[in-house]
Amino acid sequence: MISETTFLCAGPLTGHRGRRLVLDAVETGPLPGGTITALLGANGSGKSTLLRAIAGLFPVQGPVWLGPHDLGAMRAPERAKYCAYMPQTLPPPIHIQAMETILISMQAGGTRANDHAFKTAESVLACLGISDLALRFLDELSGGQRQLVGLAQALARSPALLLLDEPLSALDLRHQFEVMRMLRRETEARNMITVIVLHDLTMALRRTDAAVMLSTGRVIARGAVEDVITPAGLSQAFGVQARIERSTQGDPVVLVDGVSDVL
Ligand SMILES: Nc1ncnc2c1ncn2[C@@H]1O[C@H](COP(=O)(O)OP(=O)(O)OP(=O)(O)O)[C@@H](O)[C@H]1O
Repeated sequence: MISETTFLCAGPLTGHRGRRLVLDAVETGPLPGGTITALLGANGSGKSTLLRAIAGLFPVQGPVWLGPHDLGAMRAPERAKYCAYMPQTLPPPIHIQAMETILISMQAGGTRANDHAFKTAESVLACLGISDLALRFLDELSGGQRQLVGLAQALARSPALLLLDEPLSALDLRHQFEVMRMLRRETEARNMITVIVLHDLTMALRRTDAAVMLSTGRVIARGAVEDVITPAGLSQAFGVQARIERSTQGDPVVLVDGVSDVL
């Protein structure tokens, strides 16, 4: 748990893949504890690279501070105590029980595999509605079930900073909403800072607090999510003609009318 006043301040971050500039002085934050921030943008815009940079898995120039902690100066094992990262790829279908993979993940975050850890893992599985998967082997699970186990691995570490790369990509409609509801509840209860790569812009509008919109490695908008996901922003980031309408219940919906001739 981090204090209410703790913020994630990352950037400006600059990073290259080979000779190509893939993060160009990207700034995120300050992002306060208890909030969910969406990373948005077209394919190849740099969302995963940015998330990995914050996690310390992609080398960049620039600072990453979590409150008073200089994450950028920490070695991987120490950094792993503060942040949990879930990659875009699903946990591999290996012959290990889901519960065991969660305990291994907790150990990587500095937690000993004891009775308390086991109870924590059990409660996270229950929280995600997948207690029945605890003793199942990963190579016998569906893609969506493995994604939920991956989420459990990250959450069970009780991180101050939760970094999720497209955590809904393999989930059915109901699970997508349940996961977002659970993330909201846990983010607020634990005062976590949650950063999540999303392609579903309606979901981002309804279920996140803030957003960072990237285009070719640069931030083109950031702030309150409703100020970032706008027709102008969507045109610039995705090259689409889009509107933000309201459902009959008053919730925002992104509607795309067409694609622009020029991106
Ligand atoms: N392993 C790699 N080697 C070289 N370049 C890469 C590699 N992975 C990504 N890139 C490049 O880095 C840039 C940013 O990629 P990144 O994966 O961060 O995009 P993204 O916004 O997460 O995309 P997507 O929505 O498709 O997942 C792109 O230009 C991409 O081609």
